[in-house]
Amino acid sequence: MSGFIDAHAKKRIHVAVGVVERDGLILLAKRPDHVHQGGLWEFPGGKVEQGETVEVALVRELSEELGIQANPSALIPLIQIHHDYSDKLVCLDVWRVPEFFGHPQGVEGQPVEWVPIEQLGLYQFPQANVPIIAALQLPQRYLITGSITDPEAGFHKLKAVCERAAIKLVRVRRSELTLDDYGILVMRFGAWCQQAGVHLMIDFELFTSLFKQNGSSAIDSLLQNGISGVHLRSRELLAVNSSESNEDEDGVSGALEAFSAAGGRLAASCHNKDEIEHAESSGMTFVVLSPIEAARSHDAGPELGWNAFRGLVAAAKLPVYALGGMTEASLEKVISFGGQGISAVSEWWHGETR
Ligand SMILES: Nc1nc2c([nH]c(=O)n2[C@H]2C[C@H](O)[C@@H](COP(=O)(O)OP(=O)(O)OP(=O)(O)O)O2)c(=O)[nH]1
Ligand SMILES: [Mg+2]
Repeated sequence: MSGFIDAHAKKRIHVAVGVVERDGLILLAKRPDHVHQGGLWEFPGGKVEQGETVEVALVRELSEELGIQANPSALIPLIQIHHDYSDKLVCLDVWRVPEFFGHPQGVEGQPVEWVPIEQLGLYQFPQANVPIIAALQLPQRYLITGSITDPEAGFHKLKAVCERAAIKLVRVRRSELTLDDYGILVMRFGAWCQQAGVHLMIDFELFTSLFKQNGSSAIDSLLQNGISGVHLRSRELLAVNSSESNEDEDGVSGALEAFSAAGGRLAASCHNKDEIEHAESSGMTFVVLSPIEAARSHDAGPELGWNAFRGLVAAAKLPVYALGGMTEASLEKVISFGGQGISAVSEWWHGETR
């Protein structure tokens, strides 16, 4: 009974959070030791007061805490995270702040630091910030490859498409290749990705096979060879961490966890709320939600539509890419709806033939 009362007595707070950016650096502030989540680093911001919009609250908080004047019309929504701390429910409403006047200082005596995006992982943040860091480090475009019939041709096409469309995150699918040829292709392409600063996601099938052959040494070997992530189809996602699956007995779920702990990214294809929730509880870094519109490349069933996309993204506790009919022209809408960005096959892979 007391648990019931406690759950309802928990305070809910809406927090306006700002990612203040300048020249690829991000401003962090340290929370005082005595406050909630004290001693940890945070993105500056604070509670939205009654009658305020979140944008107004953010501009006010940045002025109070850092002494800067943010340009409200330049604010860009990044992500919204609902998080249940044992003593408090918070909704972090996170915005990029690319334009401001003044020199940020810790007005309340709090230490502040400018940090490169790729080094954010070195700082200790509150638990709710994990997906915020992921959202900042992930790009706005996630390429999914179409047909690849030969590893040599596939390698050259991948390089050309990534360069032409400025792709920094790519899911290379096995497609028509044998698993061996697919392994050869991703190892070769991984070496190129390391040089080019591209993040390569491979099929779960190859991850599983390498783990079964080589045990946990497969994890370091993938990361050292420029393979920075694993992408799970929805049915693969639902099978990991499930007591009914064989995967668990083979330790593959644990291997995914170890891969993630070593800095690897985990992604999953989702089509509804249940799958997104499963992705959250299985430690995925981000998800791809589809089909938002009718896909050009194949028939993926009835589309979810934009209202459903917006609702699912608002409830999600991780970055969400939109997939299905996405083009460069869809990006702005996806971002304004709180999504991470667009994922597509046709828009980039078939670009030169359209
Ligand atoms: N500003 C900020 N708050 C965060 C982050 N991550 C995170 O979990 N929080 C939580 C901690 C707090 O429970 C809540 C922010 O509330 P706060 O107490 O700092 O709010 P405030 O600045 O209005 O403070 P105050 O006027 O009440 O002193 O959100 C973050 O990155 N930035
Ligand atoms: Mg604050």
